[in-house]
Amino acid sequence: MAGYNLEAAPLKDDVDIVIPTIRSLDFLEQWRPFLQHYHLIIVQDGDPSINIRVPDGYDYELYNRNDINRILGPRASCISYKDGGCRCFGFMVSKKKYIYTIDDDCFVAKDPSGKEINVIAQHIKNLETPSTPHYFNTLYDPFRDGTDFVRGYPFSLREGVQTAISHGLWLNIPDYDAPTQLVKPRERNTRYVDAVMTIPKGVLYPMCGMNLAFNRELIGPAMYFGLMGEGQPISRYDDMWAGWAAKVVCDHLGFGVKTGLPYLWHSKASNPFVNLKKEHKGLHWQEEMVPFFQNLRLSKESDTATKCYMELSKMTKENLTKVDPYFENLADAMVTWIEAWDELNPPVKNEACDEELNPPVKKGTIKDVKAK
Ligand SMILES: O=c1ccn([C@@H]2O[C@H](COP(=O)(O)OP(=O)(O)O[C@H]3OC[C@H](O)[C@H](O)[C@H]3O)[C@@H](O)[C@H]2O)c(=O)[nH]1
Ligand SMILES: [Mn+2]
Repeated sequence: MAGYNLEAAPLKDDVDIVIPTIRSLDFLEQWRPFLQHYHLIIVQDGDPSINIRVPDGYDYELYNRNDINRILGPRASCISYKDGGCRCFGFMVSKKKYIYTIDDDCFVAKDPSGKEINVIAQHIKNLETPSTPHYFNTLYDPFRDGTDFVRGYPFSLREGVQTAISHGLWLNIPDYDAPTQLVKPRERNTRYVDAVMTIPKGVLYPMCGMNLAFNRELIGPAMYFGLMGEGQPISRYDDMWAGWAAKVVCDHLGFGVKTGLPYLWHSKASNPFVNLKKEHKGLHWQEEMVPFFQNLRLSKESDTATKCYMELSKMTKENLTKVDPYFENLADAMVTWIEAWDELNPPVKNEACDEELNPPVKKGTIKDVKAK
């Protein structure tokens, strides 16, 4: 984009950085050049009596389990405990347009030239440029400098659609599931692919929460990281559930999802044997969950992320409870999530004309493309 400054702290007043942590925030020392200008929302999981130290110089708000219970009351039941999915509480309390969420075992990566990667700048660029979900551009992101739409790309589709989600990747430890990690303990991702691409409409993807940015105004209510962790039969499928749900909502509302750059350096701190125990039901249930999301069709009355998510909750209860009674609880928790979201994010009224200043973004695109 002309004049786009990748170096500075772009849109620093429009972005909150959400970090779930059950460990330590020392990793933030290395991120100072890129994250210190932004406001942090730290969601402390586990024992709330433990004091987490935030490195000096960062502007932050920190919420532990006592805070979540105090703020949400009974609705706190929808926020996972002892699972990284607790991060979605940070999405709910934020008031900013954009969220960037990162795990506490992620560090600054370097591109092939040896330059440190400014993840925020790249995510903001991804979110501020259109997506092309309706027709694949074989030179990848046509809105990057030095590339464009290729021959045969219809001009009627070149305006693209608003981008709701930007999914970044990871060098070193890739986001493998426990069985894959166990059979390939020494595998490291050394391949830097210099590409950003739109995930086509109608195609799901395994959204990883460790290097992820999104537009809260477009898709926030659909970014619920599910009910996982202690007291639940499943864990570590928080981001997967959110990714599948948010993608079908984006497809329905005409928003885009991109994956690729930026990379960060993941130095995994979790144990694959522990992970296997936590995620083993997910390994089975994903064979049911994915077809459920692939086959569902949201109604045209669902013209905002909130309405889509309420309809999705109903569909979850109707179609997945036969897989396991857990999904009935999850469906109820999805409704509780929306109720809590609406309570913390009431429409802002314009006193003068009693109109909503921040009405939910309705279905539509930069250019209304005929949905299939
Ligand atoms: O009970 C917990 C466990 C973890 N966290 C925080 O969540 C972040 C992710 O934890 P971790 O780095 O241990 O997960 P990974 O094994 O690397 O796998 C992740 O990959 C992507 C997603 O982030 C997903 O959550 C994981 O599958 C980290 O910040 C922990 O401190 C927690 O809050 N509570
Ligand atoms: Mn990790």
